[in-house]
Amino acid sequence: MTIIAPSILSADFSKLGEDVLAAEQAGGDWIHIDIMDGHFVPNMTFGPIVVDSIRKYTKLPFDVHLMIEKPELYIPAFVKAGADRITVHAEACVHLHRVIHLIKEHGLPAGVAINPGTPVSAVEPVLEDVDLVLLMTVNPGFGGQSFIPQSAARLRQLRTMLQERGLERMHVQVDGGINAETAAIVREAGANVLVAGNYVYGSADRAAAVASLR
Ligand SMILES: O=C(CO)[C@H](O)[C@H](O)COP(=O)(O)O
Repeated sequence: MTIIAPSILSADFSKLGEDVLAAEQAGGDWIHIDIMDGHFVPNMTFGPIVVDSIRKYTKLPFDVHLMIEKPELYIPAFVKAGADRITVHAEACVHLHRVIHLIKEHGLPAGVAINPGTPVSAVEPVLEDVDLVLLMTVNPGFGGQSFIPQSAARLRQLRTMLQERGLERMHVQVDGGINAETAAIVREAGANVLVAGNYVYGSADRAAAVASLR
């Protein structure tokens, strides 16, 4: 089954709670929350206090994507704020294995993400420790960018790697430039969790947009 995770990066931040609820009402499965620090990525969003304040608007799982340096310093605060799962970037962690286990010690499933310019093999050492691999399909930092076509081959490479290790049940997430057309490409290439910001929030009929991604 394909999981759809609307990304609130494209929501109206002046009514974030309402827009979180709107993602649920449109049929989203997870709420994708991008945390950006202006260092690891060239943009800034919000911190745990905002996550905590929108927690009451939905019971859907909060899928927190940390695009920040030194994520280990902030993981406890995001857990407290209501994260249901946390994904960190391999490129941002000096001690990736340790950071993943810190998430798990807090009782949450952990994910590992990589940017489009990072070899897929970078996730290999931690595959047994995570339940989700996020392949960025744009360079992270901004919504509304175009899907990078080489992502399909990278997804197939990851799927092969997972099959060789008996890890077929791993969530394979994609993020960036996902719309009805690119959703078909990534689903065929092996993704089962699709993050979509602009496509969902920019659509007049958000429920139809979510449905078209499945
Ligand atoms: O991580 C991200 C960008 O760094 C995002 O999740 C972003 O919201 C995806 O947006 P879009 O679907 O509009 O491309």
